[in-house]
Order: sequence, then structure tokens, then C-alpha cells
Amino acid sequence: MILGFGPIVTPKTIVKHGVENCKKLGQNFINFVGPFPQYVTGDPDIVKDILMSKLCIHKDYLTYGGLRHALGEGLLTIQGKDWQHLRKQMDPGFKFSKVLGFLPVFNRRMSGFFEELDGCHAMKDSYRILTFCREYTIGITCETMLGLDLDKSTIDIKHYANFIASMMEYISDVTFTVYYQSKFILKLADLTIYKQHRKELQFLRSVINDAFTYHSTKSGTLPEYVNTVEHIVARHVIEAKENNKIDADLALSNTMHLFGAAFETTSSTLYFAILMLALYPEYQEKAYAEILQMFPENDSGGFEITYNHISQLTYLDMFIKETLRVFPTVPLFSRRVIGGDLRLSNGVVIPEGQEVVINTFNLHRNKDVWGPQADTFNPDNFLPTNAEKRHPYAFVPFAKGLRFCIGLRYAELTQRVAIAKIIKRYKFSTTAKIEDLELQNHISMQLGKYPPITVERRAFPK
Ligand code: HEM
Repeated sequence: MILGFGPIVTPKTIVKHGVENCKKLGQNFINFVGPFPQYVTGDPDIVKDILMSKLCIHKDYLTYGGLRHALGEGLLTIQGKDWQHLRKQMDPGFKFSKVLGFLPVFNRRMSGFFEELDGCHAMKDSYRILTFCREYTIGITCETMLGLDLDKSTIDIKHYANFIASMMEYISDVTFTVYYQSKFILKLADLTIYKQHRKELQFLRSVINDAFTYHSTKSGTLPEYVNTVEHIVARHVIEAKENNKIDADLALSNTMHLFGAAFETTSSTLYFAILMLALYPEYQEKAYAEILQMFPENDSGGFEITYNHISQLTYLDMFIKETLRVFPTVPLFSRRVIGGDLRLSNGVVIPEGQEVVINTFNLHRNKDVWGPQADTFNPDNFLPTNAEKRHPYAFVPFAKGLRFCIGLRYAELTQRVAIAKIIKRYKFSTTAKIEDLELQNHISMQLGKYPPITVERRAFPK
């Protein structure tokens, strides 16, 4: 193993620096954030050692302090035993059978996305598509988590999505700015440059609080609250609160975590999938052919997708996995070793208290695993014959092991419903090239510039 020292990074440079360090130093190296060392890995054996170890269920303040500062404590940041307790309270809300109950919402809310995208044709800057993906995501999140139908409420979905996007940008700023490690400077920044962000956060909290109040008191029948969505996630939070399993502050801040986690990741994945359709016409046509065969009617994406359909859309599944491989929406995440020293399978001993970082971006493009074409987008990487030979920790877009993403099933179903419908209705093209994309990490993967994309409504084949 080779060790080296990396420079201080920013959201704009972090992905690039990770790649450069990996080229110079190999898949395991030591990076410094200011004076703080991090052991960084993109090696599947080491990723497995970390994600399977009971010593690695803690989160490091350095990486997660921004999230905790903005949102309070919640599943994404909470430590050790408290995490085990909270996860146990939240797991039932994300059981597969429950999440399946959300499929009608995932289907229905695509009509808003269609209305927006129908008005677009040649876009010089495809950031607008990302905003439509965000609005779709926030619509389903509010309905399935809070039972709140934004279309029937006085809240403007565009403003709401913007608030959450700016909340994530605030978290990213706080996370990546080393001098915000000083509480005094951070407080000063909150009172000045982030004053508006703090106000918006208050508004987001109040929306969640109102939903809690409505669902606990069941007072009146407010039209914006839908009771057709069974087992919305908030019910589990409210129940845990009522049974004194979690306190009121944690219930609220944890729901903010669920919102943040669902919002950025889901909308970015949808955006990147659309960009890949545009970049690779032959894969786009293959995915279209599969969907057309399953839904031959001239319905422009108006069909209802069930789980039965999803399980048969195998090319779509490969396409989405490949999108998450090449553009993992969480390109880095980390753990702090607590409870003893961690002995890795390469013989390195990580001392207690040390931060370890999974560089998912490097892992997903690791040539030892994915071959010389690791940087090339090719859904065939996920053909069963290719996937079954591969290291089980070579692909971890949702993390894996003890502290994997609680929203995994939720995200998988959303993406498949949304992208299948989009492929049936539109054809995308672009003049951009994959190698020209400027990748940044603002907590989730984003682009420096959003390339041009042309959108055409598909004509129904005769
Ligand atoms: C494409 C979609 C998604 C991706 C790629 C993704 C990825 C991830 C990753 C890599 C982690 C581990 C992060 C870490 O340890 O710091 C994580 C954790 C988490 N995710 Fe997701 N996620 C997605 C969607 C969602 C959704 C839809 C929700 C909620 C509905 C969600 C809620 C969470 C929560 C609460 C955690 C923390 C879990 C814990 O520590 O127990 N995620 N996700």
C-alpha cells in the first residue's frame, strides 16, 4: 500500500483531487483536511472491511458536522447506540411492503414533471431539467413521508424545492469550509451570510411540524393532507414520539434528514439518467424498445407501473445501475473508528478515533474491478453474467453493510417508475461528451456546468 498526502479540497475540486490522488498513490491513501488525516479507500476488500465492522458505525464530526449544524441530529449523523435505537424505530417505515404502497404516488406525480418538460425543447443549459426532477422528488417526498399533497396546499412547489436545494448548498458550504470548525466564525456566518438560509430552514421545519400536529390530533380534515397513502413515514416518527421512544426535537430533525437524504440523491440520479439517455442514443433506443414492448399503447408515459412490471424491465435496471456506477450521487461518505483499532485485510491497522472515507467515485471506476473501460458508460456491466463474477463491495451507491441507506427500496422504485415513463414519452439528445463533464461534490454529485440537452416528444410508432 502507498500512503501520501492530499491537498485541502472544495466542493468544486474534491472529485478531481480524489481521482488524481488515486492515480498517484493507488486506491488507498491518506488525505489531509487541514491538519486532520483521513484514510481514503476505493478498494472493494477494504470497503467491505469498513462497512461490515461494528467499529465503524460512527460518523465523523468533520464530514457530518455541517449536516448536524444545519438540521440537528438524525439518522444520517447520529452515533453508535443512539443510531441503533433510532434506526430500529425508523426501519418499519421503509419496509418493502410499505414502500410498495407508495407506487401509485410515484406514478401519479410524474404528470407534473411531464407538464414542465413538455414546454422545453432545445436547452442550452439543462439545469432546468434538474429543477423539474427536484420538484418531482419533493412532491413524492411530501406525500409519502408527511401525507401532504403540495398540489392541494398553499405551498408553491417551486419555492419549496428551491428552499431545500439552498438548504443543501448551505450544508455543503459549512461542511467544506475549514474555518467553520470555529463555532464563533460559524455563528457569525449564520447571523450574516446564511441569515436567509436559516429562515428557510425554519419554514421547512414548520411544514413538518404542522404535518405532525395534523396526524397526531387528526383534527378536522384538511384537504392538503391525503389519507389515501397508507403508512406514511411520519406515522412511525409520530408513534415513536408518542411512545416516548424518541423526543420531539429528534423526531423533527430526523424527518429533516429524511427529506435532505431523499431530495438530493433521487433528483440527481434522475437528472444523470436523462443525461446518459441523451449522451448514448443506442442505449436510449434499447431502453425504449423494452418499455414499448411492455407498454405498447399510445399513452405517452401515462401507464401505471406496478412492481411486476419493474421486475421485468431488466435493461432499465442495468441502465440505472450503470448511471449510479459512473455518477454515484453520494461520491464519498465516511465513518469514524470507535471501540478499538480496526485491522484491515491488507494488514493496515487504523487506530481508534481515525476517520475512514469510502471514495465511491474511485471504487466505481476502479480498473482492477471494472476493467480498462471503467470510465466508459456501458449498461452491459450489469448483465448477470458480468455482475455475478464481481466483488460484492465493488458497487455501493447506497453504501452497504451495517449502516446502508434506509431509503434504498424507496429510491429504487422511484427511479424505475420515473425513468420508464420519461423514456416512453421523450427522446433526448446532446452535443456534450461525457469526458467534458465537470463533476463536483456538494454533499451529492453535481455538475459545474449543465450541458445542452434537446428534448423531443416521441411520435408513436405506426
Ligand atoms: C439515488 C438515491 C439514493 C442514494 C444514491 C443514496 C445513498 C446513500 C448512501 C451512500 C448512504 C450512506 C451515507 C453515509 O453513511 O454517510 C445513505 C444513507 C441514508 N439514506 Fe440514502 N440514498 C438514496 C436515497 C434515499 C432516500 C429516498 C431516502 C429516504 C427516503 C434516503 C435516506 C437515507 C438515510 C436516512 C440514510 C442514513 C441511514 C443510516 O445511517 O442509518 N436515501 N444513502
